[in-house]
Amino acid sequence: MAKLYFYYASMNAGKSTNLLQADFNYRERGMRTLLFTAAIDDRFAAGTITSRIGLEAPAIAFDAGTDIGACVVRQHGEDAISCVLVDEAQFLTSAQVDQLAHICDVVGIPVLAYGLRTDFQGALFPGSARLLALADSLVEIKSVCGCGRKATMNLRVDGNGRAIAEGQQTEIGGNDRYVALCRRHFCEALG
Ligand SMILES: Nc1ncnc2c1ncn2[C@@H]1O[C@H](COP(=O)(O)OP(=O)(O)O)[C@@H](O)[C@H]1O
Ligand SMILES: Cc1cn([C@H]2C[C@H](O)[C@@H](COP(=O)(O)O)O2)c(=O)[nH]c1=O
Ligand SMILES: [Zn+2]
Repeated sequence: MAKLYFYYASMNAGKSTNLLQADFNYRERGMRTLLFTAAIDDRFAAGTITSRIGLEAPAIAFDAGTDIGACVVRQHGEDAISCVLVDEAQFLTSAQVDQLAHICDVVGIPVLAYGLRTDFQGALFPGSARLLALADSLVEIKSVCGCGRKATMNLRVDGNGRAIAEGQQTEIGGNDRYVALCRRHFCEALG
C-alpha cells in the first residue's frame, strides 16, 4: 500500500537534500518521479528544487490554485510514476494535502512531502498542520542549535540579526533571514 510521508524539520536541516537523494534513488533504478515545489519560493530558479549543498532538479511549481491530484493523474496516465516528491510542503493548502492522500490511497503512488513544521512565531503552517494530521509516517530531519540541542524552531531576523516577532506568516528568505534554534534559545530571543 502506498504511503504519505511527511519529512519535517527546521530550516537548513537538509530537507531539500534528502528529497533530491530520494528522487535520485528512484531514478537511478529506472523509475519515474514527479517533483513539486512552491512557486512562491523564488530564492532559486523558478521550478527548481535547490539544496544548499548544491544539488538541484527541475520541479513543477505549485501555488494555492494548483490541482496537484489532477496533475499527477494526468502524468501517470501518460507514463507510470513511481513516486511523487513535494518540497516546501508547508505552503500546500489543506485541500492539496488531501489530494496527496488521494494519490496514495486511490492512485497507489507513494508521496514524500518535505517541509517546515512551524513558522517564525512557532505556529503550524496550514500545509504542515494537515500533513501532521493525515500522513502515514512522520519523520523528523534533525539539525542542531548553536548550544548543541536539537534545532526545532525558526527565528526570523532582520538585516542586523535582531529577532522579529511580528509579521506575515510567509516571507521568503534563507540563512540571511532565518536562524534555526532550539526551543529554549528561540523563546529567549523573542523575549
Ligand atoms: N558544502 C556543504 N557540505 C556539506 N553540507 C552542507 C554544505 N553546504 C550546506 N550544507 C548543509 O546542508 C544543510 C542544508 O541543506 P538544505 O537541503 O538546503 O536544507 P533545507 O532544505 O532543510 O533548508 C545544512 O545542514 C548545511 O549544514
Ligand atoms: C520560518 C518561516 C519560513 N518561511 C519561508 C522561508 C523560506 O523561503 C522557506 C523555507 O525554506 P527551507 O530552507 O527550504 O526550509 O519558508 C516563511 O515564509 N515563514 C516562516 O515563518
Ligand atoms: Zn539552543
